[in-house]
Formats: sequence, C-alpha cells, structure tokens
Amino acid sequence: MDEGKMDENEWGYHGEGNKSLVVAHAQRCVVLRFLKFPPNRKKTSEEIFQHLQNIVDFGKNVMKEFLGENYVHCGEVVQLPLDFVKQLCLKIQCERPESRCDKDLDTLSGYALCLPNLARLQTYRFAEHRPILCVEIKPKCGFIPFSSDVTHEMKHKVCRYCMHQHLKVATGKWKQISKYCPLDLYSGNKQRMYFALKSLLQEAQNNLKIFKNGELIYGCKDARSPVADWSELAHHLKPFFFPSNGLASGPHCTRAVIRELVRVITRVLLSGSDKGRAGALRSGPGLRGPPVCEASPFSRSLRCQGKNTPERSGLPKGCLLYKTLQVQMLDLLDIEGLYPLYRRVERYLEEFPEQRKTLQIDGPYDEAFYQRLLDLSTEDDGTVAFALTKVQQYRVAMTAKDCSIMIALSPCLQDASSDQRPIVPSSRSRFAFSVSVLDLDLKPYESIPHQYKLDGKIVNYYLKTVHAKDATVMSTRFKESEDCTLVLHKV
Ligand SMILES: O=P(O)(O)O[C@@H]1[C@@H](OP(=O)(O)O)[C@H](OP(=O)(O)O)[C@H](O)[C@H](OP(=O)(O)O)[C@H]1OP(=O)(O)O
Ligand SMILES: Nc1ncnc2c1ncn2[C@@H]1O[C@H](COP(=O)(O)OP(=O)(O)OP(=O)(O)O)[C@@H](O)[C@H]1O
Repeated sequence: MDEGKMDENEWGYHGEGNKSLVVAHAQRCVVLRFLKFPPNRKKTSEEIFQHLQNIVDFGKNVMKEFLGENYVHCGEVVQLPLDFVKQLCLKIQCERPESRCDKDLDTLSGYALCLPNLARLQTYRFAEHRPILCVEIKPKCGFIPFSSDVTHEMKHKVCRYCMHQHLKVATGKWKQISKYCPLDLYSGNKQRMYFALKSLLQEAQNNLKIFKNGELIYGCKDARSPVADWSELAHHLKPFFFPSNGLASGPHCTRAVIRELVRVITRVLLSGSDKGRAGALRSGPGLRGPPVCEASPFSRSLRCQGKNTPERSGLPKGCLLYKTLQVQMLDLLDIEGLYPLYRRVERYLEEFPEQRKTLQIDGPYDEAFYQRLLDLSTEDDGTVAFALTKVQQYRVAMTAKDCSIMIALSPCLQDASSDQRPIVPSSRSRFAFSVSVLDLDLKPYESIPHQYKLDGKIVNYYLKTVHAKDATVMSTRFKESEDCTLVLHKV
C-alpha cells in the first residue's frame, strides 16, 4: 500500500465493534482497522501507535502460537496522511449504526492497522471476479466454569452466554432471547452444531454476519435492524449452493438452501490441521465442566423426551474451535477466583508503581510473556508472581472468548485441481474455503473489576428472574401433581 497516495474514494465502510472501525478497499483485498474512543478520551499519537503495535505483537507472539499460523493474521501498523483519515471519517459517518456512534474514529494520530480483508479469501492479494461468501461467527465462551471458586451453583449448570441473554434483553440491547448456546457449537456433535448454527441464523444479534462479495447481506447492524428474513438470504445464497438447477423459490427452496449452508459451515468448523500449540494447554479430564448447558433448548428438549444428555463428541484437535476453546480455558479460576489475585497485583503495584513495566502489564507481548502463560498450576503460593500469571492467563482467555471466526467460501471451478486451498463439498457444489480469526486484541488489565461486577450482575439477574420463574412453574407443577395424586388416592 502506498501510504503517500491515499484516496478516500477507494475505501468504503465495512463494519465496526465496540473498539475499532474497519474500512475496506474497493478493489484490493485489504482493510484498514482504526481505533475508536469516547469523545472526551483521546490518546496521544504515541500511545495509539504503541497500542496498535501491541495488538500486532500479541497476535504474532501469542495467538499465532496457540491457534496456528494459518488462522491468525496480524497485519501491520501503517501511518496514513491525516487529511485522508479526516475525509474518510466524514465519508463513512452516515453508514455507521447509531448505536456505535458513542465513540469516534481516531482521526488525530494517523495510525491504523492494515490487514487482509478476511471477508474475501485471504490467499488473494487482489479481489477476484469469483463470487465469495463469508460467514462471521462470534461464538463466545464455550465451556461452563469448573473452578471451585465459583460461589453460585447456577454457574456450574448454565453457561454465561445463556444467562447474559436475559440481562441483555432486559436492558434493551436485544429484542429477544436467542436459542443459540455456545456449548452446542463447541460440542463437536453435528446435531448440536446444526441446532446452534440455525439458532444463530434465527437470532443473529452480534454473533453472526454473512457477507457476499464483501457486502453485508445478513446480520444485525444494531438492535434496531429488521428481523431475519430467511427467504431473502436464501435468494442471495441459491446461486452458491444450487448453481445450475432450477430449484423453485418458496419455503422449500429456502429450507434447502439454509440446510446446505449450515452443513457446509459445520464441516468447515470441524476441519483443520493440527498446527499451533493449543495442545500445550490441554487441561486434565476432571477440569472441563459439564458438557451441556441446562438452559440450551437443545438439551432441554432432549431431557423432556426422557433422553440422556448428549455425549461430548469432542471437537477434532486440529480445528479452530477446539484451539479457541483451549485458550478460553486458560480462565482456570473463573473471575471469582481471579479477582482476589488481581487485587494482590494491584496492592503490589500501589506500593511499587514502577514495577508495572517489569510485570509486562501493558506489554511487550513477547516470547517471555507467552512462555509464562503455559504454567497451568492452580496451587497458590501466595506470591505476586502466581497472581500475575493467573491475571495474564485470564486476559488471554477473555480475548479468546470474544474473538470472531471468519469462514470464506468460494465456489470451485471445474478444474479445482489447480486450487491450493482445502475444499468443502455441498450436495450440488464445492467450495474452496479459508478460516481465520479476528479481533484478537488482548483484553486490558483494567477491565478486570468490570468483569467481576458484570459477572455478579448477570448471575443475580438470572437467579432473580428466570430461575425464580422456573422455580414457580416447578412448584405449581409439583402442587398440581400432588393434587392429582390426592384425587387419585380418594378415588
Ligand atoms: O462482556 P461481554 O461478554 O458482553 O462481551 C463484550 C461484547 O458484548 P457481547 O456480549 O459479545 O455482545 C462487546 O461486543 P458489542 O460491543 O456488544 O458488540 C465487546 O466485544 C466487548 O469487548 P470490548 O470491551 O470492546 O473489548 C466485550 O467485552 P469483554 O467482556 O470481552 O471485555
Ligand atoms: N481483517 C478483516 N477483514 C474483514 N473484516 C474485518 C476484519 N477485521 C474486522 N472486520 C470486520 O469489522 C468488524 C469489527 O471489527 P472488530 O471485531 O475487530 O471490532 P472491535 O471493535 O474490536 O470488536 P469488539 O466489539 O469485539 O470490541 C468485524 O465484526 C468484522 O465484520
């Protein structure tokens, strides 16, 4: 990229999250990722450069090691003309969802990350004329805490995502509870994975987006986005999955297309080579938590039918979901066990503030930082060193709980032998695919107290409302059955 000759007209709004905004080049397969800040909290250019460089280093030295070279794209920090950034910011403003406008794009430093556009097959430097379909999934935390520090029994039964749904709906973030449960997606059981993916398609929230040729065609821009329209989605997808047959439109066609999509995504998610060192993190068999979440409609319906809870089929060790889950499980103590250790580090830093650098709280995220993450002991010897290791592991785990997976699918030409990339078949077509992870920014040390408070809020809200309601239903049912028994007895 020639940073000297930047033209804002060649770039378009692509998407944004809570902390960054992404623009994509119209022709080339690259994006620029800018940081965002609340209006009154601007940082210096030097701080922004360091922040972005830390993101790159963390990707290179930590996440590539854990997840594997092929899945992680670190990009590079680029310095752009300020005039270009200002014009670009003005140009894209009208496309930003209202709910994200509480933060402004950083237009003062001129720094951004330049990354491959993962919504297109990243193996190409230049956009092809071949159509490309891309599915982005933010799977969230795929396990139930196994830590003995957990004080609420409910946290050993219902996963955080399912509990959090109730608080999110109550606070108006989303309109309705999703049937998606991360434990179903991470189960490795195809039936459960289909259910999870279909649930994401029904209620995408910020967990699913679909792009066609780089354009968002499905998924929420914000809570006010219109409800999911499967027939419109099927209309977009039909040429990919049924390229040459005249499958009639209508509900039958919609179902067939969605079924194909879900099957292909499941296959891709279960594929992968065994590179990366997530295996070094494998915890013992006792340290895994229950395989199902009691709130998942899938396991609930099995229970209602009197069937056993499904076995943990397990994910293949080479696949990205497996590796991501291993990194998530670096959260060995749960926030309840971690928080006192964070306080220990805090007390130490209050006494010796100059040690912040030595402890690598704000980087550098180098090989030494990575090596310390591999110590999975949970025996607290009372030292700051132990507390620090657990704090850093927790930050990395939280990062893996909030990252997204991008799956890019491109229909294969007849002579697919020339294609170097893996292929996934569907019933009527074949796709070359690539899988990547994005949003691997290490969670800040400062967010730990917020995590602690939020955790309490999520659980208490769930216990107060949903569980209490369930208990009322159960006791009514119990009363009814008692009444019933009494009646029978009398007769
Ligand atoms: O706490 P959670 O689980 O709600 O996750 C936050 C996400 O909300 P979600 O539940 O996925 O809708 C949240 O996503 P949205 O802004 O809601 O799209 C962010 O990803 C946030 O990360 P950060 O503070 O920007 O680094 C996420 O915060 P972290 O907890 O990962 O720091
Ligand atoms: N390299 C990339 N290629 C294509 N699209 C990307 C890329 N990086 C980010 N995006 C798109 O931009 C969106 C926002 O990016 P990202 O998730 O990194 O933002 P964030 O603000 O860090 O997220 P969060 O809300 O989790 O903090 C993503 O959901 C994705 O659709």
